[in-house]
Parts: sequence; structure tokens; C-alpha cells
Amino acid sequence: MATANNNLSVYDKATIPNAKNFRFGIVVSEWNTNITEGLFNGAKEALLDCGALEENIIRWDVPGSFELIFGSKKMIATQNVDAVIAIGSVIQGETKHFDFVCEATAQGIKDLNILTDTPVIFCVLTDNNLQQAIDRSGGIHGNKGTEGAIAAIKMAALGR
Ligand SMILES: Nc1c(NC[C@H](O)[C@H](O)[C@H](O)CO)[nH]c(=O)[nH]c1=O
Ligand SMILES: CC(=O)[C@@H](O)COP(=O)(O)O
Repeated sequence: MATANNNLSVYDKATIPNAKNFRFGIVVSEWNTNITEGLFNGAKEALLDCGALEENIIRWDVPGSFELIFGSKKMIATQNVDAVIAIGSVIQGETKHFDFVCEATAQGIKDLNILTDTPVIFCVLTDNNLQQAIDRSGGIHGNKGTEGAIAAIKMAALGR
């Protein structure tokens, strides 16, 4: 189902585990910060709404989405978190750089989910233009940050 038909911010709290006993790392890319701040706000609000404690939400900033990989790896290694939300916004420019950044970031985050025991949520928008990013970071299609937070809670609770 395309996002256009599926609001990213809709969740039923009755189906979400309580997050009060979990610690969350959120690694945020500084590229397109107007977008990533909206994603972060959506994620933090959803975590708190589902019972997470403010002191159990650790935020680190990294230069770009490619650096989400190392930032998430270091967050896992040093901060004793139950899940990491990797937040980025990649927007198509004039060259093929978009393709390489998106692919490398997705593959790197996938690798962390294989190589570590801590779930890393891929909360990275990969948009053709700024409007698509705006629409998915608190706009008409909701907030992928909210979606990422719910995924992080569910994955942190997996097997508990
Ligand atoms: N163009 C975007 C980038 N590019 C930067 C890379 O993510 C990386 O920081 C650089 O290649 C140095 O390693 N990053 C985004 O997050 N969003 C973009 O639109
Ligand atoms: C995703 C990118 O790296 C891209 O926004 C950079 O823009 P350009 O391809 O015009 O150099």
C-alpha cells in the first residue's frame, strides 16, 4: 500500500506494548534538518505517548544519512538501548548521489539488524522532491517518525 493511502501517524495504543521499561536511541541526520526535526518530533511524541520515559530517549546528531550507520552502531555499543531509530531525509538532486546514499544507508542499517542484537529502525525518507518529504514528516500523509517509533517499541518488545 503506498503511503498516499496509509496515514503514517495512525496507531492503536491498545496494540502497542508499554514502552516504560525500554531505552531508545534516536540518531538524527543534519541534512534537510527542517524535515528530520519533524521526523524526530513525531518519533519522540509517539514514544512518550506509549509510556517511554524522557530520560530513556537518547538523541545523537550526525552529518548525513550515510552517517546514520556508524552513529547507530556506536549508539548500540555504548548506550545500552533496546532499539535505535535512524532518522534521515534524502532528497533527489541533480546527480546519481541520491541513489548511492539511499542504497548504502538502507544496506548499512540492514546489516546492523543482522550483525547486532539491537533492532535499528529505518526511518529515512527517500523523496523525489521537498514536498514529498514535507508531506511525510508531519504533513498530509502523517509522520514517518511516528511510524518509526511504533516499530521501535514493537521490536524492543519482541520475545520479551
Ligand atoms: N544529499 C543528501 C545527503 N548527502 C550526504 C551524505 O548522507 C553523507 O553525509 C556524505 O556523503 C558524507 O559521507 N545526506 C542526506 O541525509 N540527505 C541528502 O539529501
Ligand atoms: C542525495 C544527495 O546527495 C543530493 O541531494 C545531492 O545533490 P546533487 O545530486 O545535486 O549533488
